[in-house]
Amino acid sequence: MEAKTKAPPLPLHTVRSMPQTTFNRVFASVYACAILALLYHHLISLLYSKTIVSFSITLILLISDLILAFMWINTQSTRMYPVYRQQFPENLKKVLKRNDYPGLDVFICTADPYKEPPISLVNTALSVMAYDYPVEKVSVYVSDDGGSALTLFALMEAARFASHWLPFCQKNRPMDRSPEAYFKSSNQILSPDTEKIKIMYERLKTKIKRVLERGKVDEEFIKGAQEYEAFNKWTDKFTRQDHPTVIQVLLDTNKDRDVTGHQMPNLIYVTREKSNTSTHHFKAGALNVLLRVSASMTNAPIVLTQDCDMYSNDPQTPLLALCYFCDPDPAIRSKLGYVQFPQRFHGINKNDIYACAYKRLYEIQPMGFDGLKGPHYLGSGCFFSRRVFFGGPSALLAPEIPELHPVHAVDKPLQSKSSLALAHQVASSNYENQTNWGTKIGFRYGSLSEDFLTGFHMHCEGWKSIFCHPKRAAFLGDAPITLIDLLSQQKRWTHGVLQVGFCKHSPITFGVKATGPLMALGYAQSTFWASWTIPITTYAFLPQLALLNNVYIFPKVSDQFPWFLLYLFLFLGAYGQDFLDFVLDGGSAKSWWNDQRIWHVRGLTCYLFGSIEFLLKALGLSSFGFNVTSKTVNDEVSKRYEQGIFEFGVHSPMFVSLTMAALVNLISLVHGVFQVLKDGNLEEPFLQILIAGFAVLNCWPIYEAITFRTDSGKMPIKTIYVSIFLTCCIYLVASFIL
Ligand SMILES: O=c1ccn([C@@H]2O[C@H](COP(=O)(O)OP(=O)(O)O[C@H]3O[C@H](CO)[C@@H](O)[C@H](O)[C@H]3O)[C@@H](O)[C@H]2O)c(=O)[nH]1
Ligand SMILES: [Mn+2]
Repeated sequence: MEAKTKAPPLPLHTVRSMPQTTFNRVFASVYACAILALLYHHLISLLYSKTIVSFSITLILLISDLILAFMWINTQSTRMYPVYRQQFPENLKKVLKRNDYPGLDVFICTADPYKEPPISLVNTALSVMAYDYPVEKVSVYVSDDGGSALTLFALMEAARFASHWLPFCQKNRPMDRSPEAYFKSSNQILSPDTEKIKIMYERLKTKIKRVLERGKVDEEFIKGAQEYEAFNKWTDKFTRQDHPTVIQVLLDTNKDRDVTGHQMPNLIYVTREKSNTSTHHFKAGALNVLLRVSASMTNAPIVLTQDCDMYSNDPQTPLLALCYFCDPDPAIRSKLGYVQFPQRFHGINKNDIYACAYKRLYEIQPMGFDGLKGPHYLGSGCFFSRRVFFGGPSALLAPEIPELHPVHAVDKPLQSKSSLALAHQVASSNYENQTNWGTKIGFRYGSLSEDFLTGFHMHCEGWKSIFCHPKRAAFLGDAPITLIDLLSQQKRWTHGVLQVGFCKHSPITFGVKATGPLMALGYAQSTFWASWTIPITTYAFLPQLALLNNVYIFPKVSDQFPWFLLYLFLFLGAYGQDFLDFVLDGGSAKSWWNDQRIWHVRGLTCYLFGSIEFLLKALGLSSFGFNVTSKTVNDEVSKRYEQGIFEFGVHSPMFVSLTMAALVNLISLVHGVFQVLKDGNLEEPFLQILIAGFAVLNCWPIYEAITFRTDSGKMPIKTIYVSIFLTCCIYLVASFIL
């Protein structure tokens, strides 16, 4: 009889390899052969091409397919070892007494009260303050890059409301600890208490809204001398780009009590000093200031970074992270840099028309990385060990002053004169001059995707990370609900990752040595995603323009039989596997269809324009900042979004390239079909007609937006005219050449 092996005592976590791993590996070998065959086919055609035109066409196809192959190889790296993890926080109490829980400093970033509604920041702050975690160990630091008194006001109100909200959560233990989510959910406990606190929350909302509408905090809203003093710092000279540091302790765990007399977590508002003469490094700069300010006040060993819209959806989340940070095995603990939770979003419409659930980026890819050195840092929902910001696991890089050292114990009260003085000193705009901050210490500078760059450097230094993907989303944030917001966000990302791809420490050079080839390729998949613009643009225009001129560029259905099948296999194989990844991660078939559509859209828009921005910046011709994604909603726009209607509405060069592709494909499809009906030859143009037909299906929302629609989200008339004009131009040029 087989001896039963005893389960190891009390696991805090387990890891399993994903069921599709073997299939992925076998399929990768088969697909690799198919790619080689295609490249061989292109080379042969290139050698035997008779005209300069056919030579050029084959060359363009070869380049496009080489890029697709390069990106395919990169993608495989995260398909070789995908893993799935589970945590058992209930076992935590066996290894850790409640008193020994490590301190937790939560960093929340906000940058503009008009693009990022303060009420959503308030909800994020309240939701983490109400974590199932010893309150006296939690400190919430809010960084306000907008330098706005309105944000401070909202947080002061939040602090007051927290004294009711925290005991309410303590008593009723709801899963939703963001009041907005709680009062929207169907799990509310019906009681006079709930009614009372709901009214309070509504009042808080109206107050914040009124102050926001007025654009300033009127005296009637200010309570007491202390608040008065705080708002007095907003003098006439105080502007967003030029102002002194303001640090305001709104709740102090050692002093403030909630309405039932219990302790509350610390809540601290920080707007760092800004001046027109120094650079601020956007979010990475803000986070580094928080790292230092928090070091001078609490210096907790665990740090959680949050975007202002990403509220906690599960009060147990920090315990899941502790399952790793408090692992009894020192070998695991000493190398663990961070535990990343996926970014997930609320309010996404039924079939996710803009694919802004980012399943691939935020779930599938990190699970693939997780079997290697761990997921990349996603910018929000990430628990760091503070130590990770100061050099590799075996080579501590001490900061310039001992108080910022990751294990320095703070022995002074939060609001002591010396703590506050130090906090102001380290938040000043020239503090980082001649220090390692941003280069070797803290969050790294030099990319608009600071998260990506920072995680990459940590992996290069030898740190590991963990992907924690519980069923119930740990955090929920806002996703863009208009196409232009989505594309602008991705344009910034494209620019940001290219900065990483082409710097001294690029994944494909430095990264291969530092992290090993598979990790490096995984990183390269993101850094070079802009290169997809070349094959996507090629396949969106070249076969179609050729078809319009009755030039056939792909193998015939019958006589070059295997080549035609090869094309079909390559197309269906890539698509099929992509579909499988998506559906296995819980996506529906319709959302997958939308996801592949948006991939094409990105190829024609933000990948292209993001690369152009990157080039302009690299050549010193222009500068680009961090354009914050709007999180406000307009009723009409959100209604259309709910109905699954695409939102164009504004003129943008990105919509021009998109409309041009839509027009060219439609015209060439009509022409191709007409031609087939006329002379019965379907064999030669078949693949080209198929591609155009596929594109037309994908472009359906664009045709609607340029023809039938009358609402304000339709394609602007200017965009349509410019696109028609440019389409005619490229048609004429193509006819002349072909
Ligand atoms: O100068 C700035 C600019 C932005 N932010 C904050 O950065 C966060 C992310 O900005 P958002 O406009 O929401 O960008 P997204 O593209 O949605 O953010 C994703 O991409 C960013 C990198 O481009 C990461 O920092 C984010 O964590 C990640 O969610 C927000 O909390 C902002 O308040 C700042 O603090 N200072
Ligand atoms: Mn965001």
